[in-house]
Amino acid sequence: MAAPPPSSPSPPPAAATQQPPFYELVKGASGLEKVLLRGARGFSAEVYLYGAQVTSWKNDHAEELLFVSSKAIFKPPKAIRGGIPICFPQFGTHGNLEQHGFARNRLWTIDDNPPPLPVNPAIKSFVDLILRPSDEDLKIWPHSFEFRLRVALGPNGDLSLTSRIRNTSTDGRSFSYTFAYHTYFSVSDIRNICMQVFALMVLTGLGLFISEVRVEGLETMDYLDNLKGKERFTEQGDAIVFESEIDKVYLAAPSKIAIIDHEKKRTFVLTKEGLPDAVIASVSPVVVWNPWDKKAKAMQDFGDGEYKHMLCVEPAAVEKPITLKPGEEWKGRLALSAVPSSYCSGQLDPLKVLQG
Ligand SMILES: O=P(O)(O)OC[C@H]1O[C@@H](O)[C@H](O)[C@@H](O)[C@@H]1O
Repeated sequence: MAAPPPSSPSPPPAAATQQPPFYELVKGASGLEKVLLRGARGFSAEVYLYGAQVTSWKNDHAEELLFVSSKAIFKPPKAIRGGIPICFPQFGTHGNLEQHGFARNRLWTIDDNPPPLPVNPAIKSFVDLILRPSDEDLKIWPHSFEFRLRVALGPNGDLSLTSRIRNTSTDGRSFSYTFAYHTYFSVSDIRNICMQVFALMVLTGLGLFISEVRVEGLETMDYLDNLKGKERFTEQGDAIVFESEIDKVYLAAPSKIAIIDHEKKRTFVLTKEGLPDAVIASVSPVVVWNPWDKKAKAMQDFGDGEYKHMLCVEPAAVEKPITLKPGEEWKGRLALSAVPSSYCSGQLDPLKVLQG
């Protein structure tokens, strides 16, 4: 997405025409402050100021939709394991900074007077957070920026994260960064435990087995495999199912992706905007990650068996960094919805999920 021209220097407050309160600030784990967003019919979300990290998103049955490890460490400098970490100004190891950059382990502040952002008037619960670099940050990444994140809970329980990153440098220098919404979804059981049954069925021609958790929208796509030295491959077959560790960067994912959880009868729909690709603006990278059993055991802040109940699907800007000239701003948005789904083997129409 091309960076739009800078907005006016003294914008009116975004929330001027709406009635507060839009959020509540409370103490969370280890005394860190978190914002509570409450929507209609019991929908809710929580955002820690530490990392501007969403750590909870619940539906109207008070069911948690995001995964946060029971061993997550809520103490700087460790990033919180789960929810939606923000990877900035570097995704993964694509640069010289610490893995996934520093935004996820900095203390953000609430921005009560953000520049205007078009708001759906039906959204009554949202918060604006801001991160500016400290002197220490400028030593490791010498670029002045303002990163504004709006987290909003929609009337139907949808969660949206809108990022606005502005180059505020006065020395005339551009900067480039990579980025991701490192979203950890809570799923019933990621393991495609019936692979053997499946193989048997294929061999005997008895029918088609569909695993409990599958991702639609990435099939036949090229990806870089982080487990194979970032080598490029093409995904074969239908939807993505899971039977071992996965760490892949799908290079040209469409703007909508679905995660279908058969057991929970739930489909997550991810809609992303503004994350650019090298050639076509409407597609952009999506990272899919699950550490599986061995890596799970090696992680200090992750329970041994927890890999079964999480899946990271991360809309990102990885291969093509985003470049901002002084005064320019980039906007990228992720919207998540969780809809009941009751498909049985063979009845799912992916086009309905992704386009309907
Ligand atoms: O442990 P971290 O720094 O939160 O990273 C977790 C994973 O995040 C994913 O986005 C990366 O693709 C993986 O390579 C990485 O292991």
